[in-house]
Amino acid sequence: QLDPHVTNGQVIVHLFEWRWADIAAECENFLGPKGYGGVQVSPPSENVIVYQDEKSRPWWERYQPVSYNIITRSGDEAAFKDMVNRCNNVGVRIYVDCVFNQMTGWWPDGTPTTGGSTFNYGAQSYPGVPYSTFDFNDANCNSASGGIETYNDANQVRNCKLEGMNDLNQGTDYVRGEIRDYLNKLISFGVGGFRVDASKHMWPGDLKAIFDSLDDLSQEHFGSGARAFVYQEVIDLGGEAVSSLEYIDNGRVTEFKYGKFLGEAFRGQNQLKWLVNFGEGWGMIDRAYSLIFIDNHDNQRGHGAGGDMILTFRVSKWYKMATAFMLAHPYGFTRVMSSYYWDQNFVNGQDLNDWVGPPHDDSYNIVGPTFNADDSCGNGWVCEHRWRQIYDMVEFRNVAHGTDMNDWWDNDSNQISFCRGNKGFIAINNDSWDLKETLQTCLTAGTYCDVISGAKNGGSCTGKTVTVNGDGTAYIEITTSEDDGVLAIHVDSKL
Ligand SMILES: O=C(NCCCOc1c(-c2ccc(O)c(O)c2)oc2cc(O)cc(O)c2c1=O)[C@@H]1CCCN1C(=O)/C=C/c1ccc(O)c(O)c1
Ligand SMILES: [Ca+2]
Repeated sequence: QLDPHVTNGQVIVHLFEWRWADIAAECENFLGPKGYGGVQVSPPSENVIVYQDEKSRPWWERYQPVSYNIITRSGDEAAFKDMVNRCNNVGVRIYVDCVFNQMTGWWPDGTPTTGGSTFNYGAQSYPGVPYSTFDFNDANCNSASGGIETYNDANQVRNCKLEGMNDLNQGTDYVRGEIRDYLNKLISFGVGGFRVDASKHMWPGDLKAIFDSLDDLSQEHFGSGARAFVYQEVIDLGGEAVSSLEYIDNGRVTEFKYGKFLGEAFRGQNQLKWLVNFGEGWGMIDRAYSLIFIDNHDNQRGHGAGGDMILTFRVSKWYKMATAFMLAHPYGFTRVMSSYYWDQNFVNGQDLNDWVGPPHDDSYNIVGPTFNADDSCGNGWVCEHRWRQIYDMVEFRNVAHGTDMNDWWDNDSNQISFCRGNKGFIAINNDSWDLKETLQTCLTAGTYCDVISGAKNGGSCTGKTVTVNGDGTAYIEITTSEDDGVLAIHVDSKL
């Protein structure tokens, strides 16, 4: 269902490939104090260990399960339970990336797995669950190859193999039962809900049957009768047989158009003035059902949905501006990406290193982030969620929660501003000339600290100071020479 059950804040962060012990500490040290509402964690279910040609331990090996045992490079079941408890104890929810559209692709007999379970691709045998050939969709797939050959046939998209991976049949009571048992185990640990991987490749009715059969969330952390928060990954940019609207009865749905359109706009393909009706006005799903983000683990590698227009940490000024817009704007339930660094190697427009997995030691154990004095991360972790311009906008979103957007202004080009009720005000300058305007901030008269160039520090501002007049207007300046093309103030940044 649609409610994320957040208590600490309105924004979740995808700590992609983080270890459970590191997430537990991050909840206590940073996410709780900074007002993040929850964490999306990488798939905790046992997966195949991939060494394929020059690709060692690609990030996508975790999307090829061999069982639902909680044992991966992020840690074991004990570590997972400890993480959920410690995060819940500081009000930060855990949402689990769960993979049950498929099991593995073809790998030779004896291929190792993260928990030691055996499997046989050809025999469709996964004794770690157990699954056997009766549990897969081959008989329901109408394509010649048995794989998905076109996205214009909704049956193929659901019943045929995605990238050659054995495709589970979620239509049988047995498979539904195994998935239910897995999700109920996670619920018993105290998780708040699920990111359902590759939902486009499963029938909405099967998903609904599974979600409706789940236990209520842990009473200790969520009260009685709380239902799991569900957001389904459906990559729908239009033009395919399957539409994200087919899934909104089950819960929220990822809206990939959001990051694509914002990436195009900030890169200059559309003037920002057109963002005045961003959201449903641009053909995106109703805000009650949408899960939105600037980039995700797949499309930040350039080949996923939205292609090469997606903004990432690599284009940091645009990334911070687009993230500020997303977190200030009332549309959708927002997720911030937190990445690790990898060296790109573009050949013919494709990054040959788009498979590279998380920072690791010589034995390919994940090496977690270190933390610098300025709150940034080391050891190859980008930690976008720890960038001041991003976590300060998380606070802005929390302060503005429950208000709508009003008092839109633009300069008929790429300078825009708007209010959130009488709680917050943001201005953005993506033109190649300075923004110097007296604008309506909707705030009460007083002195406010800009939370992008700095923050409120006791009785003064470490960054820009904004003086709001009795009529709510203020002189706003954003020059092109500044690090960030954004200025944001709100009722909690008032001196
Ligand atoms: O080139 C690749 N894949 C083909 C292009 C991407 O197709 C995939 C899509 C996909 C792409 C576009 C669509 O419109 C769509 O409906 C599905 O979803 C997946 C979901 C999975 O759980 C596991 C996968 O291997 C895939 C996948 O390969 C490389 C090599 C294998 C994994 N992989 C990848 O690139 C892995 C991608 C991947 C993995 C996990 C995800 O959650 C995801 O969204 C993408
Ligand atoms: Ca399927």
